[in-house]
Amino acid sequence: MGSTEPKVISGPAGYVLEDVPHLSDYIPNLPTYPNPLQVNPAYSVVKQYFVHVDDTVPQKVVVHKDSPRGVHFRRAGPRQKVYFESDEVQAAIVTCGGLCPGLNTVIRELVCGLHHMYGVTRVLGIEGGYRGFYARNTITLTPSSVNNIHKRGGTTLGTSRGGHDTNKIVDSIQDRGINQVYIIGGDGTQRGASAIFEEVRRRGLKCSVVGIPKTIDNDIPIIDKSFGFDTAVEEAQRAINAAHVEAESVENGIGVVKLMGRYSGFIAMYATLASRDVDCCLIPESPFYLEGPGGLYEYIEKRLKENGHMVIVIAEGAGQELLSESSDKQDASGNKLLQDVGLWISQSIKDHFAREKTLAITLKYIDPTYMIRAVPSNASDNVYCTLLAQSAVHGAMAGYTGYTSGLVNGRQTYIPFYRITERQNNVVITDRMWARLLSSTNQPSFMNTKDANEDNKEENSLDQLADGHCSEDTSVDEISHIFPAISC
Ligand SMILES: Nc1ncnc2c1ncn2[C@@H]1O[C@H](COP(=O)(O)OP(=O)(O)O)[C@@H](O)[C@H]1O
Ligand SMILES: O=P(O)(O)OC[C@H]1O[C@](O)(COP(=O)(O)O)[C@@H](O)[C@@H]1O
Ligand SMILES: [Mg+2]
Repeated sequence: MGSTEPKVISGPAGYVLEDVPHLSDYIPNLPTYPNPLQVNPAYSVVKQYFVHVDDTVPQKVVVHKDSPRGVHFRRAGPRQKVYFESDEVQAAIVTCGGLCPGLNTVIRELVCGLHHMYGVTRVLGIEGGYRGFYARNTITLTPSSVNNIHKRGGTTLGTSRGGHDTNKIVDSIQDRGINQVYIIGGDGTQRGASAIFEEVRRRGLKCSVVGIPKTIDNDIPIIDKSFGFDTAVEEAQRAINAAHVEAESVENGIGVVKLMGRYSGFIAMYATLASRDVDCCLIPESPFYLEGPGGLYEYIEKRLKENGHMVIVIAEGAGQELLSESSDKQDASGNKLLQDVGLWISQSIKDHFAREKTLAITLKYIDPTYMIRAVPSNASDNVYCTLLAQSAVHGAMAGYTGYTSGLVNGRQTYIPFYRITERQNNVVITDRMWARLLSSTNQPSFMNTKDANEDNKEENSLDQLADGHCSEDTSVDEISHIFPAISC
């Protein structure tokens, strides 16, 4: 049996549903049961609590008069029928990859959602990421054991990179009788979840495999934003404020702040837009250069002469091609290990002004990268984590599998794994949001018009292939949901 064929259903006027797999696709004659929420006092008073079986959510909400209806995803939420009896469920939860604010909230809400909504009492925690399935004992998770964990950063289950051995993991799932697996993690983790789903299906196991997208870098496509992102942007403000205070307190002061963002500069971009104290934001998607007209040094000199101080925010993946020592080293998951671009740029700026003797500068470098991801999630991320976790549980109970639970245009949906893992979410520098940033900082674009047109062509053709729409629509739409206050 090869990998699962995408379930794509077409309808009138260009309607397309990119559906998710269901246990009944490969296990015939599965019994169904009435959803216990029908008699749950908290939900039974709510009209239309159950999601209609045909409810779907459009990927794009900005359309033209003659646009096809386009791609849709299955709407998340409770169904009238479920495919598991409460006492039959043996759920397991695992967290993988780097930390992100909100991991503990998601764990808590999965445990409490299973327990309070569906009467599921058997929930196991897998410790230390994927390898915990086969290298560690499990721990029992109950509503009381997870009651306060959302107040702490990190993950109470522990996490790791590497160690994904599909067969050993599925052996462990099978041996322990696990029939719902909730896998919280980023792009690498979702690829791993997809491999687990394929193997579970190949073995014909009645086991729902569910991904919950975690990425502080906001680099997962399709979804409006990842949980913890707002918290990270908020926490980054503290570092930027410190850099600003240091810079404005001395003559020709420069504050440099390095933020996370391996390939996607979203945290740096939104932290810059939120702060208003940043004079230059450098991200991996926008190549820059140091010397000569239009370069960074020229801009720094101009800004210091105008204003006496400046703040530079740099994402960790920016400008890697400029660093002389490029390395092929990888972490245990196969992610490229990056050079410290913050240290490099700070030293380069100091060396430049010492050499040129045009200005006597004072530069302070602040590296808060791990601080912004180790904090507990803020109030809005906590609510988001709750909705994500509950949606994940409803889907598994309804027999869906092989999906990531995610927010699309403000609605909870189930997205097939292949759409989550096929590409990365990046800042599109030819879109309006990057233009807003450039006009807010007044920094050079480091780009000539020819480059911009070339990039625009590439992005548009990429997006048209993937989504049937142009990139402008994508960004406007996504952005208004990420930060509703910043509208077009
Ligand atoms: N292509 C892949 N197939 C299977 N497992 C993968 C794949 N890529 C990464 N993983 C596993 O997913 C886990 C997390 O991946 P990593 O890239 O470190 O973090 P993230 O999920 O946050 O991107 C690791 O245990 C890694 O082994
Ligand atoms: O030091 P670690 O744990 O490898 O983490 C560093 C990386 O983690 C990240 O926060 C993102 O990690 P994930 O892919 O796990 O979400 C990057 O921004 C950063 O490069
Ligand atoms: Mg990743």
